[in-house]
Amino acid sequence: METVISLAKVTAELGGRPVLRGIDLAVRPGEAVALLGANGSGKSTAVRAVVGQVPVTGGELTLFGSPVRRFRDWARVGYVPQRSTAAAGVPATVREVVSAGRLARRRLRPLGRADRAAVDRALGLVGLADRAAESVNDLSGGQHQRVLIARALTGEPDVLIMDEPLAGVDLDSQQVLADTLREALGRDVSVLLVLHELGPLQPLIDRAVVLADGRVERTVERPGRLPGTQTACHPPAADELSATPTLRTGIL
Ligand SMILES: Nc1ncnc2c1ncn2[C@@H]1O[C@H](COP(=O)(O)OP(=O)(O)OP(=O)(O)O)[C@@H](O)[C@H]1O
Repeated sequence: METVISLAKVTAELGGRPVLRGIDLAVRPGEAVALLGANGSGKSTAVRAVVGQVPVTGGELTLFGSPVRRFRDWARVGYVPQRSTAAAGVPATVREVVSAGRLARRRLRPLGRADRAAVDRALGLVGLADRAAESVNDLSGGQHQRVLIARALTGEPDVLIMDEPLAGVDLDSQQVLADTLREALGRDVSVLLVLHELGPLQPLIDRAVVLADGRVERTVERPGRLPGTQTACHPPAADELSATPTLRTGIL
């Protein structure tokens, strides 16, 4: 089967500075891969390169076998950016935000019955069916994150790419996310996630790729089988970081 996401010796720069220094990474159909590493190690830049938001300066990055710069089939890709960058302050209802996830498939035509059913299904999966008519601004951080995940799911993508989906998310919502991902993986959807810690997603992760200073420091297959892993899942506070200069990923 074709590799869903493939990075071979990928380099990228931001502000004239090398940020990715030769990343190798592969995500195959139905696999869940976690990108871990300290703050500033290049995790977000790597996923932004995958979704075409950061230009690749060297190496080869392919999506479903096509070089990313030629890839056009974005309906196959569900992307959940870091929460602070998406839908903040937008005066829209939960249903409106989630419905936007169908637009890549509809090419701006009005939503039909199948689209509405997909929106309902995604809302149900993330446990927000009863909040559909409410403004997204009235939701908690965790619920907001669930809306963004539902928006990505409603396009029925073949791969879900999420940047820190657990950051600032309450335990209930973390569990909903784990259940949602399990359901998607069961349908052979592939998943690439940026995480600070594996947390409740640990049993679902096929491979953890730990970045350090724009390079792959190590790759761990089936990290869920490692003993002694942590379950807390949140970005480290500033005082935690100074006390522990390398980030604890739960597998190190
Ligand atoms: N727009 C930008 N211009 C210049 N440098 C940037 C820009 N965005 C990020 N960087 C730098 O690139 C490096 C990698 O950043 P990136 O956000 O990919 O790291 P990260 O591993 O996702 O970190 P975090 O866990 O803090 O989100 C950091 O040193 C960061 O300061």
